[in-house]
Amino acid sequence: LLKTCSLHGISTFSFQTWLSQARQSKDYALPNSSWSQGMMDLYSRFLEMCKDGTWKRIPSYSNSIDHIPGKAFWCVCKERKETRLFPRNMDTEGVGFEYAMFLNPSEKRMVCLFQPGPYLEGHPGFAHGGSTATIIDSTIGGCAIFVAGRVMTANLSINYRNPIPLGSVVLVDSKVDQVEGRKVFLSCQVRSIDGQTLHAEATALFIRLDSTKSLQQQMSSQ
Ligand SMILES: CCCCCCCCCCCC(=O)SCCNC(=O)CCNC(=O)[C@H](O)C(C)(C)COP(=O)(O)OP(=O)(O)OC[C@H]1O[C@@H](n2cnc3c(N)ncnc32)[C@H](O)[C@@H]1OP(=O)(O)O
Repeated sequence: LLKTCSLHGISTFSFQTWLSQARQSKDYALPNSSWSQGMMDLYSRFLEMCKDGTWKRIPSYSNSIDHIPGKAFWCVCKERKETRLFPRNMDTEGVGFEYAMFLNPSEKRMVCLFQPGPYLEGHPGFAHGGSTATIIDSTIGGCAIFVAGRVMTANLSINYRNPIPLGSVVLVDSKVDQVEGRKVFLSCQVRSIDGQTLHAEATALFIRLDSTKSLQQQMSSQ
């Protein structure tokens, strides 16, 4: 991760600061009692693939600022606020978004193991399309951040192919397809663990933020 960040101009100092501050926060991307056997098996499979350094487990915190390498550059406000990263907004384990992400830096790929809980219901028994969009945006967004630095979603296009049963486990698999100047193009598929069912596929455009402006300036100019 250090290498990935320095490649994209995120200073080692900022990254180290981020890491040490983030380490003080609870990591939610660790197994808990709500995780099904399928989720545990998939998690173990990816942990195994982390051993040779090909994949990296990405920790996950309840405050979005803790995720951002070089967060000093992102901070609109100086003081930490009682905000929550949207998919980490429920305190009870298992009712909302249960997920863990793994990054493959050389393939510019981020996967997310996702187990939607009962509070994400849309049609009876199935995950709401908005929750699917959220986990896709977060996975693709995480991928874009690690590959390209400071980015925001400009466009996200999703085709929903098959509903996702609540309590099931799906694999959200995203990758950077192309970088053209400030534009980062990504694609993503959401599949069942056995790969047989395609639940959704998406393409996205992220824009690298203008490095000459702070995030606050960019926000206030709109
Ligand atoms: C780590 C794990 C945990 C995960 C950690 C957490 C991850 C969370 C991820 C969540 C991500 C989000 O939800 S982000 C929230 C949703 N997104 C937003 O609110 C963004 C709102 N939009 C904006 O702020 C702005 O429009 C920007 C920043 C996207 C772009 O503004 P800008 O910087 O002024 O750039 P601008 O000049 O307009 O555009 C630059 C170039 O891109 C093109 N362009 C811009 N927008 C579009 C567009 N929608 N579709 C096509 N093309 C576009 C322009 O034509 C131009 O092309 P050319 O003329 O150069 O050819």
